[in-house]
Amino acid sequence: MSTTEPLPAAEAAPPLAGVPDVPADVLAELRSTWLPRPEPDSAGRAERHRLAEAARRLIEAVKLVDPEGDADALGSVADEVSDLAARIAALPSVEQRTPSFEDLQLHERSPFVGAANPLAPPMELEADGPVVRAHAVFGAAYEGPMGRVHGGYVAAAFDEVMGVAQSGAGALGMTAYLTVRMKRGTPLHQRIDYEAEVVRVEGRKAWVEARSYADGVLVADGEGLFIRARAV
Ligand SMILES: CCCCC/C=C\C/C=C\C/C=C\C/C=C\CCCC(=O)SCCNC(=O)CCNC(=O)[C@H](O)C(C)(C)COP(=O)(O)OP(=O)(O)OC[C@H]1O[C@@H](n2cnc3c(N)ncnc32)[C@H](O)[C@@H]1OP(=O)(O)O
Repeated sequence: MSTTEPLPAAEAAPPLAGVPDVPADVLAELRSTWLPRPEPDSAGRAERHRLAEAARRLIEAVKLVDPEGDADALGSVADEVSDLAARIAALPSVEQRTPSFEDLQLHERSPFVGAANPLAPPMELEADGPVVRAHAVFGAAYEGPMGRVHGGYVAAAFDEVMGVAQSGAGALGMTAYLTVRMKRGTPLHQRIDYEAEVVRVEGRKAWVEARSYADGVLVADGEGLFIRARAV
């Protein structure tokens, strides 16, 4: 399998005992903060996404630049980037106005899926009935062990995918705990595929299981508990 191919579609599984049958429109509403990723609603937002993408390339380039190269050239770009950061900071900020619905969506702002967030790889999400699938390519900035994703980011990516998949319980809650078994290193620079789904629901608690794959090979799996807020 090539490194860019998605996982083969899973065979239709029977509904899991202890998991409610949530209507498709309710699932879609609960997941709408993450997916589907809409087209930008304005020219400004499209340019902000382009800026975030450029900033991702900047982060990658800074992580990889050789300190044994030309120190003057490094100093010069450090000055330029510093000036650019000041120019961007001088533009109007979203924090100076009331955020719009679109500003608040996770597919806009999240550190994993957010199109406007340069820290986001960005991860792409897809709904497949009760299952949520995702994929991401992690660049050099995410490196922990040589050539592999830092374990904290491995776990955080699971939190994001499971956070969306908890919608299969018919509600959204906070992560109470998350256990991730890292079976192999998660490689940088290649597509990592994720799948997650709710396996059990009891009252306000929903348990979610997830797996990640590189080139079709399982690299990590885990489970998490999500607890929704008490009704007020
Ligand atoms: C924006 C759209 C999404 C909106 C979803 C709504 C909320 C999500 C919030 C933000 C989402 C933002 C971004 C989403 C991005 C990614 C998704 C991932 C989600 C997250 O990344 S989110 C951030 C990290 N997450 C936290 O920041 C949690 C901090 N924490 C708390 O906010 C509370 O701690 C809470 C709510 C967990 C529980 O509080 P609580 O007051 O409801 O709990 P309470 O005492 O009533 O216990 C009731 C029963 O749960 C058992 N129980 C309680 N805690 C447990 C634990 N930790 N482990 C095992 N069992 C536990 C008790 O033992 C009892 O069990 P029993 O009933 O059987 O006796």
